[in-house]
Amino acid sequence: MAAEFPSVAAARAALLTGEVTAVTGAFGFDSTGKAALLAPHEFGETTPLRSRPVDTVVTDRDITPAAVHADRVRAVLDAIDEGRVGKAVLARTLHLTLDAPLDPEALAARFTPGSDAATTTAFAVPLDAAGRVGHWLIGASPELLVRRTGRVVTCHPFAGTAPRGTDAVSDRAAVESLRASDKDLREHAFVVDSLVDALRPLCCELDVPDAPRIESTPAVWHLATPIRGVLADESVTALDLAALLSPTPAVCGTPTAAAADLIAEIEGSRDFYAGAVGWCDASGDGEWLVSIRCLELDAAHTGVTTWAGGGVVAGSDPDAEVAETEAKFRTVLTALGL
Ligand SMILES: C=C(O[C@H]1C=CC=C(C(=O)O)[C@@H]1O)C(=O)O
Repeated sequence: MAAEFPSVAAARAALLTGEVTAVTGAFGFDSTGKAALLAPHEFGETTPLRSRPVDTVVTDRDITPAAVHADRVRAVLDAIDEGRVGKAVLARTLHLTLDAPLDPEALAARFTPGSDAATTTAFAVPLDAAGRVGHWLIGASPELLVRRTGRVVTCHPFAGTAPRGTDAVSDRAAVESLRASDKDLREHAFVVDSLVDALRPLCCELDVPDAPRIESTPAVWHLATPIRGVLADESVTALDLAALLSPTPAVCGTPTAAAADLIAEIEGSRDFYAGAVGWCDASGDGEWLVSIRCLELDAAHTGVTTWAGGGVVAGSDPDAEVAETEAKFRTVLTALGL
């Protein structure tokens, strides 16, 4: 049985004392809360995931209604007007009940649909260590929170989205309007600014492109900015960096504490959605993804909870925010064969 750590602090201590040579798993939207981290016996050895078809039959479905989400977006716009936040990321929740249990690792393999680089990092994390016995966090996030390789730190934030078009012409038009969208560029800048503010004191070099680039998943286009830094102090580990940076304004908002409070008031607890999934070894190297485009499978393996969120800034349109969540839900629904 591998050692289990129910908090980032416990995993960090075990790495520091040499009790374990690596940790892997997930922590939640509140990085100081419950985590599901463990030390695999033979770190680095993974079973290749093979994609198998699933025949999913939904017997019950419950989603945050579109009208409720639009009203929540209006509430965030009011909070922005009042100066409480500059940006907050609101998510809808979808619960599905299936007629037959799913195999967690087979499901994870279905999140790697071929050649699209942005969606090839699938994960299946058991949540037992966090007290959610039998539950799994499964998905494939396109968003790199942070990677540390020696002294080099890499972040690849995503924020600003356009649903993919239905043909080549509308798909191209979606890219062009995203590239020119002042609202999306501002939404993106909140994330880059926050990462730069957090990394600057830790890095002796920091390269940040002047403008975001466009990247895709099969469901959406995103604005993305590759950030590269060189750590001044090599004792800062990938786990330290992940806990420091998460949640970024790609999933929370600005200022972080005010946005997190607003999200908690509006949505309630997020648990493992919008936290981080990854690993860190005893040398401090590691890689953490932002846990979006993922689902939690319950202990019976028939209950699925998934989330889709979007950043709200001054000028956001409630109906467009609803449409954006519909596009983002596609990643999980497609993996489920729905
Ligand atoms: C919060 C989510 O996406 C984030 C990542 C990329 C683009 C986003 C956006 O445009 O709002 C979000 O910041 C999600 O997929 O649930």
